[in-house]
Amino acid sequence: MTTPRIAVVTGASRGAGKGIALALGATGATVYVTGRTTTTGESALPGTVADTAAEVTRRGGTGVPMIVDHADDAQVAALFEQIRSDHGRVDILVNNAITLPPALTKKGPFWRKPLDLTDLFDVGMRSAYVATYYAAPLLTPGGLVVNTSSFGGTAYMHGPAYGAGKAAVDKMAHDMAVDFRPFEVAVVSLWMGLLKTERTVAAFDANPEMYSGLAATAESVEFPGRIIDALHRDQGRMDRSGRVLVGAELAQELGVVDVDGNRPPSHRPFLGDPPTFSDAVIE
Ligand SMILES: NC(=O)c1ccc[n+]([C@@H]2O[C@H](COP(=O)([O-])OP(=O)(O)OC[C@H]3O[C@@H](n4cnc5c(N)ncnc54)[C@H](O)[C@@H]3O)[C@@H](O)[C@H]2O)c1
Repeated sequence: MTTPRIAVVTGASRGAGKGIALALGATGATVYVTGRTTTTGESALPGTVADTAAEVTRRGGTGVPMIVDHADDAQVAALFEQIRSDHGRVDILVNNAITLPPALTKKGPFWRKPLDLTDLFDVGMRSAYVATYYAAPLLTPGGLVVNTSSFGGTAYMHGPAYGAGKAAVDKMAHDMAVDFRPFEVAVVSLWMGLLKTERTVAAFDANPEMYSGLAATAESVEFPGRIIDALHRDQGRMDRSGRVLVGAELAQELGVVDVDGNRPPSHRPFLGDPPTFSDAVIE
């Protein structure tokens, strides 16, 4: 019997993080699922870390719910201390937690939107640095760190706060990869396509005609988790370390398909190469 992999997925009560946790759980991994509380406290958005962890376990892994506010460094330190005590190592860290205020996806110039859009610099940018900082002593050779990111790192997508946050985690992966290379730990930034998160699906459902084109190319929230699983197992993992990887393109290279058996297209052709502009905004 092989030892289960130890994974940490931050911000996994819903959205991309939840899907990634479930996909890793389905491979038998032990997945530490982090989020703030048992309720989001933000709106009617669903999901708790307990729900996600229970579903990870139902799928064949071991889900461990951890209440962690990624704005609080002491709570992040305590998370990794707990994992050190439980297992002594981390195999996969997915930096995904992000604060996305409701005004993020409204159209208009940044100065007409609330300043709280910059909250994602704390949870969404700095939080990736902090989690990796505390995970570093536990990451063993063969380990993998993934920052969840998007074409917003280069293209105009939701404006300069989102763009700067994504560009930052992309560069962070590049520079952390340099420091981790002697330790055979890979670090990448994963550009996911439009995902069928709870938030996105609600927008699709509210306006099916407007979003039918986008909906047809959207990825399930589990697709990035399947890609991360395959990347972690791939012998060429270190060759990709430090890079920004387009999920759909990496899936093609690694033979990964989405939950429906299809492979969503790369969004690169929609945005140009290099991507320069996107107006693919969910309002
Ligand atoms: N949704 C998409 O279509 C899409 C596409 C490409 C990339 N992404 C990226 O995926 C990541 C996740 O986006 P999402 O759409 O799933 O967002 P989301 O808002 O649905 O989920 C964010 C998660 O982070 C958690 N979180 C927020 N603040 C936290 C805090 N202080 N401490 C702990 N957890 C906290 C939330 O509870 C939630 O679980 C982001 O980096 C986003 O840029 C999303």
